[in-house]
Amino acid sequence: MSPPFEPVVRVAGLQMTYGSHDVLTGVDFEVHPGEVVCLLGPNGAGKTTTIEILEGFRVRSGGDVRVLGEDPAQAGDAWRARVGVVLQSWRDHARWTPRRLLEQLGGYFAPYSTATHPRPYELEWLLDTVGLTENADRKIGTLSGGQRRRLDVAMGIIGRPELLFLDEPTAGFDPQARRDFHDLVHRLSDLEGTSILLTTHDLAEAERLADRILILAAGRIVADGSADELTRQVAGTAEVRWSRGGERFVHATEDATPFVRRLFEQHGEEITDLEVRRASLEDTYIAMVQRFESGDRTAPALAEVSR
Ligand SMILES: Nc1ncnc2c1ncn2[C@@H]1O[C@H](COP(=O)(O)OP(=O)(O)OP(=O)(O)O)[C@@H](O)[C@H]1O
Repeated sequence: MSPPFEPVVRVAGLQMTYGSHDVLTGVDFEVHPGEVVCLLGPNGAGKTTTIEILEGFRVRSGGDVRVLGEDPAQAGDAWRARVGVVLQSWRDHARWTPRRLLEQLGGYFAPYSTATHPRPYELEWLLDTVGLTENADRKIGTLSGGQRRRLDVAMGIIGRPELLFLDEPTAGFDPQARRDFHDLVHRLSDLEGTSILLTTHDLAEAERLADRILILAAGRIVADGSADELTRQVAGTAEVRWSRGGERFVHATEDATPFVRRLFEQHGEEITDLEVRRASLEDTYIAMVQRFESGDRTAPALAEVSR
């Protein structure tokens, strides 16, 4: 295990160019032990590219990357055994059953088992944890998309990783499967101390899961903080709406409570239809991405968020 004060992921000045296309132009961030970090960004921003570089599947064009203390481009099998990966695209083992495939994969991790960190996870526990027990002996080719995705997750965590990369893990999940998956992420991070870096386009999911959110846009990280911290970066964080004498009013304010108190002091029972709306993570995300993609580097304002 890395010492507790060492980040499990440290990325500095990461660059990636495909041909003449500069996708990552200087990405900087860290993931700390036990953290759940969500990487957000528009289609084509470079999230999968970033994750694949950290997984050691893609060679970067420049910058420094350390994952569990090593450079993924150089790291060997002992390092790989400590890292779990759930890719975006699913690999084909149509004639196998989940049980057989997971048994086989688990065997690769056994040599890296230690007294304090036994590997792999116990198979029945794992099948139950990802909700695959009932389908464990069916041919993989006959599983539904959501069931296959559960198998992907099981394949990613079977080696009891210290660090887990999840690329759009809940794509294709129904609401129950999504909720089960969120419980699993909490269990892995809270009980097992697993550090998790995941990409998603589901902002509610990011808000629910992430200790910290990173927004990747225009080739670099443009925001880094908790969901709450990010929404507070948007100027005028709340909108107060009310009606009085048949007229509708709107006021943007940093702090809605004293404003509403004054409103009632002045107009009392004349006030009807009061609403207070905070900037959501979605408002913040869209405002930040629009600003940075248009080349403007200043903090966005709520008033400019279009809905
Ligand atoms: N092997 C490759 N060769 C050339 N260009 C590539 C390659 N892989 C990705 N790209 C390009 O790099 C950019 C970033 O792609 P990437 O898949 O990392 O984005 P993403 O943020 O994960 O997108 P999405 O949200 O759509 O999954 C895109 O413009 C993509 O077309």
